[in-house]
Amino acid sequence: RCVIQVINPNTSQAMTATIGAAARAVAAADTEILAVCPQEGAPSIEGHFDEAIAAVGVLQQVKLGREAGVSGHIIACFGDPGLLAARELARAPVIGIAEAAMHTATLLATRFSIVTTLPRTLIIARHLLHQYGFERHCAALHAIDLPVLALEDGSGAAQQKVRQQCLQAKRQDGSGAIVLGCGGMADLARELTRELGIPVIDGVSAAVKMIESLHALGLSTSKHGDLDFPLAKPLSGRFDGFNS
Ligand SMILES: NC(=O)NC1=NC(=O)NC1=O
Repeated sequence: RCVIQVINPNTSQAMTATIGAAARAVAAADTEILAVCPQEGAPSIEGHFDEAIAAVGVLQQVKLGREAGVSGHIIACFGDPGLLAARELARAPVIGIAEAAMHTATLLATRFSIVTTLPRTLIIARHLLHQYGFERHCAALHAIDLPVLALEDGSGAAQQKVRQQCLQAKRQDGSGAIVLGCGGMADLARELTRELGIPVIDGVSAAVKMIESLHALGLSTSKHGDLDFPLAKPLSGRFDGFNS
């Protein structure tokens, strides 16, 4: 039995529902999806400051998931906030949706484009391309220039801009695949893949299948070396006991 904790690092219930539905749409019959978000933090994550706040909430949820004995954790924000810290805290695998989508794209095309939300978050995607070693594989990055929560306003305007940006990327970038750069876009990938005739990849669903694979292979986060559990030390205030 595989139980996957899918963490929306922002506190938007609507986006948590979108993300949970996208995960459940691809989960295997004996996989249970637990879609969660932090009790406190940022309603959307749109820059380095928001990511720093969100990382604490991600770690709180990872700790709860570990105590519940989940099979894996997914960080469902395109900045993969707190990823390595979460791997120190976790026993089970931890996968961010940006790394899941990027890895998947490299299996399907020699070059991929990224379509994300605000221009100021493009640098975060660039940092991840460098960190994961995919800079050479990414032909271009685009932003729809709408805030993250525009994807949950019910108007469909953000979804239409994502579609237009993907069409333009397919025509202009010379990419064979497109990575959707926001957890809130998770429900768009299948329809866009069909309409554009190229792989349009959502990191939430990609990460679900990766966690299932690692679970089936009996593999989990290495605790040998720099992803071992955090060093034991007394933490003060709200962080008392947080590292154990
Ligand atoms: N690039 C992004 O849109 N990052 C994100 N901010 C959120 O709140 N969720 C995301 O996926």
